[in-house]
Amino acid sequence: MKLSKKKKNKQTVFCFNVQHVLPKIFPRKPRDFSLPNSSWGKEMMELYNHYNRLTADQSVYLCCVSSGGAYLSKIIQSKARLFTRNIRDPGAAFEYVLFFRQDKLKCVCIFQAGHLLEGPPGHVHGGAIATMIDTVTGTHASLLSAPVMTANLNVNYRSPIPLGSTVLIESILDKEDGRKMYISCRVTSTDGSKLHTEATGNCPQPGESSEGPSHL
Ligand SMILES: CCCCCCCC(=O)SCCNC(=O)CCNC(=O)[C@H](O)C(C)(C)COP(=O)(O)OP(=O)(O)OC[C@H]1O[C@@H](n2cnc3c(N)ncnc32)[C@H](O)[C@@H]1OP(=O)(O)O
Repeated sequence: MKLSKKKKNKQTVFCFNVQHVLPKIFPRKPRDFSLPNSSWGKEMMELYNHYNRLTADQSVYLCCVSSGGAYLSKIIQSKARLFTRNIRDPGAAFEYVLFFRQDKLKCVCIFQAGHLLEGPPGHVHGGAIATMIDTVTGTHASLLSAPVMTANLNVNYRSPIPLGSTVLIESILDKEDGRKMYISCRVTSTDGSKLHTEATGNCPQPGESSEGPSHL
């Protein structure tokens, strides 16, 4: 998805992807893993269309996509791939798309959990849930400031997530303290009635002497 900026009713709409806040060493046209594919269920598609419409018609949502990790290969000259995008079989693992709401410093992720993410029988592995939370909070904090590393993540699992289901992951900036961004996150059913997981995280921009992304 290309960077676009247009004026509408005196409001400005931005649409950009994660690669614009990371070094400009990406391939020009990385695969956009956030676009709908044949594995997306009805719920995933309806939510995607809902938030996408907000992006197009309102000034509140910024749509964010991940570039799929091709840039990592460029950086370290290996076959490294972004963890959440490293299985090419559509629907098998992490299907997700992120929308960033600038005015309320909120991020919404629609996540459909594929069959390779099983933990307890018929349900999503806790590590896979934490991975998605880390991805959402890390991306959110990076978009608000500069590339960050997760220093601390506290996860409370409240109710299991059925494999194959679609959930909402919403993150909010709680506090900004210098280089540190404190983000809280909730994973719920798509109608918000069932709480699956709660988390809080601290994502600082790496200091000069650390080995964070700014040093890659
Ligand atoms: C596009 C997809 C996006 C995906 C995003 C995914 C995000 C990730 O998963 S990142 C990978 C997992 N995280 C890591 O590997 C990080 C490993 N740790 C590190 O590299 C470093 O410890 C790092 C960068 C977090 C902090 O390094 P550095 O900046 O040198 O540390 P330091 O100056 O001591 O700490 C900065 C501040 O954070 C605080 N802090 C550091 N670690 C922690 C911690 N574990 N818990 C709470 N606070 C902490 C410090 O107290 C300090 O606060 P203050 O400024 O008030 O004194």
